[in-house]
Amino acid sequence: MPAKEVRSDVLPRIHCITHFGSYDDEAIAVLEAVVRQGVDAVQVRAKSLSDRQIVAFTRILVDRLAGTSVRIIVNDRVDLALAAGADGVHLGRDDVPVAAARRLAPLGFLVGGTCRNADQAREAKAQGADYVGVGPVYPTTTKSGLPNPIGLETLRDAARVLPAIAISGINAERVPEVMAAGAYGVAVASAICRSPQPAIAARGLVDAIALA
Ligand SMILES: Cc1ncc(COP(=O)(O)OP(=O)(O)O)c(N)n1
Ligand SMILES: Cc1nc(C(=O)O)sc1CCOP(=O)(O)O
Ligand SMILES: [Mg+2]
Repeated sequence: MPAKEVRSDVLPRIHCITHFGSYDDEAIAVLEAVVRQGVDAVQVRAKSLSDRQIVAFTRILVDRLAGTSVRIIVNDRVDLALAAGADGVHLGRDDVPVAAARRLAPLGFLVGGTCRNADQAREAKAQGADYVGVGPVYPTTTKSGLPNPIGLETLRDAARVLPAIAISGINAERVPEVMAAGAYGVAVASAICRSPQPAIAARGLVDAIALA
């Protein structure tokens, strides 16, 4: 696996969360296409894959996107992220704590944490998180078992603590209001990965963020 040639110091604003039926060449091609449109982070979230398959898929992505400034982030598991040569990890409330991941992480490695309110954002900040994923902002069918949408005021409160990536039900039309509520960026699964035209959907999000 070649070393990444371009490592951005800028925190990514548009996180494409993988949401595919299968994690194959076609999925890689979709992710390459959306990154070409300006998506600056890909989060590998693949609950149906084994640890070994997550590492293999992520390594292919790291390899194929070398030379771009995109950051590859692995959901849930800092060990798999490090094994795959990824650029960061996104940790949920039941995963290894942010502070523990931070101790393992090399310089520049991104550590994000899920938050549902400002108190959780303060806890993530105290533990050394770079950003918080804040949601669910709107209803979604991508993930079950979520609490009710938190609303824009809770997003605003959390966004005062750390750079906040708004998640759940985000599409280009909703970008202006989440950015007006103080979000630093957005995380998007179905609006890109389940779009019939993922590159066009990605471009719409990139343009909406640029205008916000
Ligand atoms: C940017 C971002 N924010 C929140 C989440 C949710 O993560 P988590 O709580 O770990 O839940 P799962 O994604 O594992 O179902 C996220 N993935 N990304
Ligand atoms: C993986 C995930 N986590 C969420 C949370 O609020 O914790 S919402 C979500 C799914 C986001 O998918 P979509 O962009 O298709 O709504
Ligand atoms: Mg997770």
